[in-house]
Amino acid sequence: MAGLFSRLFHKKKPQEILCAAVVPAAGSFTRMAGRDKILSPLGEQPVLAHTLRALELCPYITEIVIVPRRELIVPIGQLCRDYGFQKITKVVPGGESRTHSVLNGVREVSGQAELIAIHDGARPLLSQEVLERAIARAAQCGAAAPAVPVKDTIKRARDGVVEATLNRSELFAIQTPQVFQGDLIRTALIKALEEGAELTDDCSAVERLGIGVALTQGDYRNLKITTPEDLAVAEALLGWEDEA
Ligand SMILES: Nc1ccn([C@@H]2O[C@H](COP(=O)(O)OP(=O)(O)OP(=O)(O)O)[C@@H](O)[C@H]2O)c(=O)n1
Ligand SMILES: C[C@](O)(CO)[C@H](O)COP(=O)(O)O
Repeated sequence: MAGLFSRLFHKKKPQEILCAAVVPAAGSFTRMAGRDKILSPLGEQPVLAHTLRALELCPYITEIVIVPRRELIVPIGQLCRDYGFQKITKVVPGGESRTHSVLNGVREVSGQAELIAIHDGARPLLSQEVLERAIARAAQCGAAAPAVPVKDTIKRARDGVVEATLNRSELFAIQTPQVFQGDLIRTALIKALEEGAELTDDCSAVERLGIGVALTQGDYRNLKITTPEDLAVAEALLGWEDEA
């Protein structure tokens, strides 16, 4: 399987890249105490508007497919018009799991895009540097994602008792955008779903094929809004960026 995708991406220059973005935004925000994190205000704009702007500003991204819950398709279409986003090509409904939602989006990407960058709607503080590094690396090797070294000591435990202390030097927190050669991620997601795999990210689908995913330098500020305090942290980071 690995040979199938060993195309000559290393010959590509970043300016020759056509990259689509798929934005899964159809989660159920169960860890947000009932708040819809995608449309929650962050600074003066909804979380999703920050996320989309980062993607829109990237010169390598030529099209953006958004994947919200079905009932939010119309309001999100309106949000895109209100904020003047030009690269949104489709807004399609999500599915029962993140992987289903991502595949729904990936299926709507045009044939022109060689690369697909999958970025959580709930990660609004994406910088151009993190985005471009992941795209450039994926253009060379077919699959890349930003990561940051974990800061805490991580234990594996069972029934509330520690079983092991993991070697922190080998542990990374993976972020998005996760960027892949288009045929590779389509194949990987379809196979993972056919096999009933439950995945929390898209790299895992590619890893299951035995294909290596390159890590690029992420950013601790590229946080995912997961629990209510993440919104407060994101607000503080936005203010901090404005002061800098
Ligand atoms: N069926 C799903 C589940 C998740 N997501 C998206 O995947 C990203 C990461 O998921 P997560 O933060 O776990 O979102 P939620 O599912 O909303 O959160 P929770 O697990 O707390 O319910 C989010 O942008 C979320 O909207 C999606 O598009 N479709
Ligand atoms: C894709 C992801 O954001 C990478 O960090 C993360 O795995 C999503 O996981 P969650 O379980 O949906 O929070």
